[in-house]
Amino acid sequence: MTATILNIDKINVFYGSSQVLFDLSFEVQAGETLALLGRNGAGKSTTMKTIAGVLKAKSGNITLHDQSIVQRPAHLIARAGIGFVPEDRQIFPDLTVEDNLDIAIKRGANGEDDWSIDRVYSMLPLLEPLKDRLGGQLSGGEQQMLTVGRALMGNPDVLLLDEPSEGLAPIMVQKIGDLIHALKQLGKTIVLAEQNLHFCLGLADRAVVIDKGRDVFCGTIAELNTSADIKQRYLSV
Ligand SMILES: Nc1ncnc2c1ncn2[C@@H]1O[C@H](COP(=O)(O)OP(=O)(O)OP(=O)(O)O)[C@@H](O)[C@H]1O
Repeated sequence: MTATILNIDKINVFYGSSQVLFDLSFEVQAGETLALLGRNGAGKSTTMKTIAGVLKAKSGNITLHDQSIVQRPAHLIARAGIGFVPEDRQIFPDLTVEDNLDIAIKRGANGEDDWSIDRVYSMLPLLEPLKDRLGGQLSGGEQQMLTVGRALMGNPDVLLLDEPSEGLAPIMVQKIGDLIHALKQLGKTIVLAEQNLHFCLGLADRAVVIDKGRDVFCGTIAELNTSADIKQRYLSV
């Protein structure tokens, strides 16, 4: 049986007077990996930022565990259980890897099964030898791993990953894919915004396709794979 953990209900989002999301709606089921797909500029990052509370919807609702979070400030949305890994990573460049992890500690909802720095190192083994290195001295892929580790330290119920594979060397893309796979095995709920459909195959259970700020497809990855029309029209494949 599946249960909806996060519900995005007809959100309308503007930058100034320019509207970029139009009645956008989708649900995320507990334990699933949902891919948010769409071309460059479709509205994926805007959607992620709105869920995380970095941007505010002009109308519509977002619920987490049936509680509306849409009006809350970003730090309270994080406390409610949304872990956001933004596209631009935003690690602290002047803090060490370990300090970047340490300041992100937040207890989980029930305090059980919480993440610790050691547990993050065992999930992300490449970080441990780098623990004394400054965040700003890491490669792009290492920074990406650190931002995911930092989000895990907050014990989120839902992890939002915005284009985690973007700009990374193929070997790091593979490692990020392996990491998402491992988190999925642990039962984590993940929303993965990606331009790269190929990266999502084998990782995501379902996909929502966004085009010009509107949801134009919602279905399983298998259904998307057989929808040549959707792929051609909205995904540049
Ligand atoms: N700060 C901003 N001010 C004004 N318009 C913006 C801003 N950020 C994004 N936009 C516009 O909003 C639309 C959606 O952008 P968004 O970044 O959400 O798309 P995306 O699907 O994540 O694309 P990408 O893969 O390029 O990040 C685009 O038309 C973009 O130009």
